[in-house]
Amino acid sequence: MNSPLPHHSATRTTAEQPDEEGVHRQRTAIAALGHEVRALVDATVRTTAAPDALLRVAEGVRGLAAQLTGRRARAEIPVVDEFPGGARMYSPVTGTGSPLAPPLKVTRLDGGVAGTCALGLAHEGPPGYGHGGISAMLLDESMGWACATAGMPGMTVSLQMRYQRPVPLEARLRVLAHVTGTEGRKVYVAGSITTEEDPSTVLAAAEGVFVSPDPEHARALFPGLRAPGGSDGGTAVGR
Ligand SMILES: CCCCCCCCCCCCCC(=O)SCCNC(=O)CCNC(=O)[C@H](O)C(C)(C)COP(=O)(O)OP(=O)(O)OC[C@H]1O[C@@H](n2cnc3c(N)ncnc32)[C@H](O)[C@@H]1OP(=O)(O)O
Repeated sequence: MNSPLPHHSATRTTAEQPDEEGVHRQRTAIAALGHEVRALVDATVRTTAAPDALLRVAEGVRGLAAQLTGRRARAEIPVVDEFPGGARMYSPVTGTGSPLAPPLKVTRLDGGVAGTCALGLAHEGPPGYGHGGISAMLLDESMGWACATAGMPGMTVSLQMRYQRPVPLEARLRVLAHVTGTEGRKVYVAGSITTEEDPSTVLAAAEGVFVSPDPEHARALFPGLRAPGGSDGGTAVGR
């Protein structure tokens, strides 16, 4: 999604900032690894292999993990990310580099955002259907994006879920979110999940309140964030 935001941008104090081509190469490689690890997660929760095979694979995976050197610190914003309002490569919802993410692909709509994804067996709640927490996660993230695209990136302070029908696994889903009102730093947002095949049947819906922290509070929460008007401009490129 292309959604440049007017204010904050990430500082890169802990790693050298690569040039644009370097960032592109890094993102491509992160997404490639994320894709393969998601396939591994899927195979892991689907397999019916015997214990010997499982133990052999476990040992192989341990060896692979050891090749992933370097450790990002807790609050460090990755050099490949634009926060808030841009690429989040390791987001558990939208991050193409995250094995946890479906990943949800978010695009801007007139007055809100739309996300698409399919859930897999790793996201299962009732057999064959998505976990309710995963639906809440898809909605929460999409509603956060709706705030960001409205120019008020904020954090969830309240999320009211309504589960109307089970969300089928392995079906293309459509997640819609839009801002319904604002009051000072508070943003009121609504969202829904349907399948792409039947967009008129709402499976899950949510109403939420998001709060845009004041700049001082935001800097305290996110030390990697540059003050509004920072010189590197905040070129959000999407996720
Ligand atoms: C640069 C900005 C970056 C933004 C981050 C983008 C993240 C993107 C990632 C997206 C990830 C996806 C999303 C996620 O996962 S976000 C992760 C989950 N959410 C959190 O962790 C948020 C935890 N909460 C906080 O840290 C603080 O509350 C924040 C910082 C948000 C505001 O603390 P602050 O001290 O600044 O504000 P305030 O306490 O004066 O309250 C302000 C107003 O809000 C009203 N209020 C409070 N609670 C509620 C409530 N439950 N229902 C209704 N209203 C409520 C309150 O009455 C007041 O109203 P008023 O009296 O003024 O009328």
